[in-house]
Amino acid sequence: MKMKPIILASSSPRRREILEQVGVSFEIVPSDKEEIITKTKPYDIVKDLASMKANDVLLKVSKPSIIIGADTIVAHNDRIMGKPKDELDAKHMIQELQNDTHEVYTGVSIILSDYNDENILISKELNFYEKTSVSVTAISEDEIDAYVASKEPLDKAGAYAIQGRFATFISKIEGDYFNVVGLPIAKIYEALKREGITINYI
Ligand SMILES: Cc1cn([C@H]2C[C@H](O)[C@@H](COP(=O)(O)OP(=O)(O)OP(=O)(O)O)O2)c(=O)[nH]c1=O
Repeated sequence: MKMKPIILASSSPRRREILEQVGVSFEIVPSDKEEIITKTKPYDIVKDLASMKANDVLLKVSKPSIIIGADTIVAHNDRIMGKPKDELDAKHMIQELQNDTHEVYTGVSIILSDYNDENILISKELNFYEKTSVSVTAISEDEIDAYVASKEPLDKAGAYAIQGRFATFISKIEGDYFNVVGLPIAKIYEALKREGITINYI
């Protein structure tokens, strides 16, 4: 049976790199829908936003596909952190996260779409989340200022990149590392395998 194309509904370079790293062949169709948060629990927020992105892209593609949408947020105590608004916001986020442990949640929606004999769209959506605990070392004001000045924090949830310079401040993680970066690829692979889909490699 011809493998349906995998479509990554994301403009995140990190998500693209993770799929490339495991040798998956895929297309990118980003969602440009505004991220409207209607839930309060972090795992509900990321599941909702991932579903919103994947369903937005479902309307953009007209062929049977496997569409993957994702959303990542950082939660510390009861504070939810998305991407920082600006450098000052990034500084405040890192000040809060340093010398403590927080959680990173990534929601994923996988939409398996097809068309029946009357060319009617039929789809099945798998929607789940993954959580990783991340412990951060104590970071001085000067170190925070230098990190923010690197610009790395600005397009990342929680204003940091575990795969980047911020690795110097990560003392421990519990759970999936790739989930922190933005795509829990092992859980995605398992979900597809349960649907009888083995990711076709490049
Ligand atoms: C915590 C963390 C987040 N991130 C990134 C992953 C995501 O790109 C970003 C979370 O923002 P998202 O809003 O989930 O994703 P995005 O806006 O970058 O892309 P799209 O909505 O098109 O899918 O933060 C890292 O790169 N490293 C990290 O350690």
